[in-house]
Amino acid sequence: MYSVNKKTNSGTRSGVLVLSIDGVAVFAAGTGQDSHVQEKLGTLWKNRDLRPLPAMFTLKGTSEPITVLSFAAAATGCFVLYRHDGGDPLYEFVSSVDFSADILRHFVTDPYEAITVVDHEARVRYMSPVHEKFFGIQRGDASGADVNTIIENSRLAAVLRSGKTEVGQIQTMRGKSRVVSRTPITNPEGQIVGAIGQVMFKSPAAVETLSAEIKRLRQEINFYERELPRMREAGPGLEFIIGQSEAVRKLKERIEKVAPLDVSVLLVGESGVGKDLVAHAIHQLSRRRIKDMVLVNAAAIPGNLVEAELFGYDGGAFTGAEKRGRTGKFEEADHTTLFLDEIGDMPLDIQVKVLRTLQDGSFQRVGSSTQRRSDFRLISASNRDFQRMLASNDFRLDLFYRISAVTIRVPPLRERLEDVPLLATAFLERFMRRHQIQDKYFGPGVIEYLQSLPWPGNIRQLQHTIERAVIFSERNEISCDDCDVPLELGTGIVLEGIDDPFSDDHTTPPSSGRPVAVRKAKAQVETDMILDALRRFEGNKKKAAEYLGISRSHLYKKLSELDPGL
Ligand SMILES: Nc1ncnc2c1ncn2[C@@H]1O[C@H](COP(=O)(O)OP(=O)(O)OP(=O)(O)O)[C@@H](O)[C@H]1O
Repeated sequence: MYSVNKKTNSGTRSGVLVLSIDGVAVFAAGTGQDSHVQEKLGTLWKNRDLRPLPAMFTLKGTSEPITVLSFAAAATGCFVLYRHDGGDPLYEFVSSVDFSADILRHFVTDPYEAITVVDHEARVRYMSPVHEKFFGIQRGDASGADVNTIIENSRLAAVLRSGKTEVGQIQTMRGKSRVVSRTPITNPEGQIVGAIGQVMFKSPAAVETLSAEIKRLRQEINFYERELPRMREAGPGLEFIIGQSEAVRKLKERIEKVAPLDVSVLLVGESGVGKDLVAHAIHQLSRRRIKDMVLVNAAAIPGNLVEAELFGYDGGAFTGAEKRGRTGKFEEADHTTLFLDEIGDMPLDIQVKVLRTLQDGSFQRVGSSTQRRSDFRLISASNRDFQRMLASNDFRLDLFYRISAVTIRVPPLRERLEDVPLLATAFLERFMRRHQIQDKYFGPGVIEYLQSLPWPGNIRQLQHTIERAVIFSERNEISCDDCDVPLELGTGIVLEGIDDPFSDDHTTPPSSGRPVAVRKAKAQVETDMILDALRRFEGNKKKAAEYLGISRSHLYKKLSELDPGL
C-alpha cells in the first residue's frame, strides 16, 4: 500500500524512523535518516508524557513540511514520514482514525445504504445486507455472479465501460422504482477496477417532491431577478398609493408632475394620510432615485441633538460624541433626496441654521469651521397648521418659503371614502399574509360600515383597525363588531349640530351600513368632546358651547341626556 523511501526527481520523499524509549534512533530509512528530522522527532517523543503525540501530524521547521504518522508502542516510537504531497489518503485515514474500521462497516452495512460492488468484469464482489434482502438473496450468495444475473436493469457493466458516473437515475427492480447512482472506481494508476451501485432514494416520489421544490424556488428566483431592477427603480412608487378616488388621482398627477423638477416640496396633511408614502414616490420618480432617500424625523430627535444629527460633528465636539466624528443628514443626502418629516416641530434656533443651508447648500459640522456643501433635494412634511405657526412666529416665514416651492396637500381619508373598499381589502390581504392567518373575509355590511366612519387617524387608523380585526375576529367572517373603532376616534366625528372642524365641504359621510354602531361611536365621541370642553373651561357652559360650536340650550339638552346630575 505504501512504499518506504519512495524517490522522485526531487530526492527522498519518504522514510521511517524508529526511536528507542530514550529517543535514540534504532532504525532509520529515507527521510528518517535526516539528523534534523531525528532531532525534532526525538524531542517530541521524549516529551510525549507532557504532550501526547497525535496519530498524524505535520512536522514543521524542516526544509519542507513533513507528514508524520506515529505508531507508539510502550518502549519504541515508530514514525512513518513523507513529504506533504507524497501521502495516500486511505493510508492516512486508516492510520490516524482508530475507528476507521467502524466507519467502513457503517458504509457497507447501514440499513439505508443499499450498495452493490462489482469488479472490473462486472462480477458482484459485495452486496450490502439491505440490498441482498431486497433481492431475496442469502448472505454472500451473489458473490462472484455476473451482476446482470442478480440485478435487473443494472447498468454497472455499462458504467465500467464508459467510466462515467450516473447520478439520480431511476431504475426499476422487482417491480419497484428506485433512484440510484452508479460510480466507476479507479486505482491510483487510473485504471477502472470496479464500480459501485447505490440506492439514493427509495422512491422517485421523494425526488419529485425535491425537484418540484427546486423548480418552485427557481421560479421564485427568476421572478425576483426579473422584478428586482424594476422594484429598485420604482421603490415604493405610485403603485403603493392605493386609491382610485378623484382626490387620489389628482394627488398622483401632482406627484408625477413635480417629481422630476428638482424643487423643494412641502407635504401637508393630517397625521396618517400617507405623506411619507408620497415623499417616497416623489423620490422614486426623480432622477435622484439612484441613491436612497435620507430620512430625518425632526420630532423624534431630542432638541439638543438636532443640530448634530442634521449637520454632523467633528470628533470630540461634545460629551458623548463619537471619537471620529459623524456625518450629518445633510451631508449624507448629497446627490439624493432629504426627507425632513415633521419639519413643523423643528426648534427655532435650528430653523435659522437649516435656512442657511437651504439657501446655498453649505453647512458646517458641529465643532468645525470648515464649510461643506451638499447637493440635495428637499422634501418636507408636517401635519401642523403652518398658517397658525407663522402667525404665532413659531415657524420662520423665510424658511417656509424656502421649503415650499411646491406644496402638496395629501387629502384626509374622509375626503376619499370611496377608496375605503380598496384600502380595506389590500390591508386585509397584507395582514393575513403577515400574520399567516388564512381565509378571513369581510362579512356583509362591513365595508359600508367602514365607509361610514370619518377616520380622524386616517389610513393609519384604518390599517390598525383591519389588523386588529384580522387578529382578533373569532370567525373567518369579519363582522362590524370586529372592526369597532376605539374611543380615541375622537375629534373627527361629525356631531349633530357641530361642524366637522376638518371638513372643507361639510358633506356628511355616506349613510351607514350599521347605524347602531355608528350612533354608539358618535355618542361616545360626543360625550368625550363635551366633557373635554367643560374641563377646558372649568365648567363654564357658555364658553364650552361656544367652543363646541353649538347653542347653549343644545349643550344643556346633551348634558341632560348624558347624565342628569351634570
Ligand atoms: N394611499 C395609501 N395606500 C396604502 N397605504 C397607505 C396609503 N396612505 C397611507 N398608507 C399607509 O398608512 C400608514 C400611514 O401613512 P404615512 O406614515 O405615510 O402617513 P403620514 O401622513 O406620513 O403620517 P404622520 O404625519 O403621522 O407621519 C403607512 O403605513 C402607509 O403605508
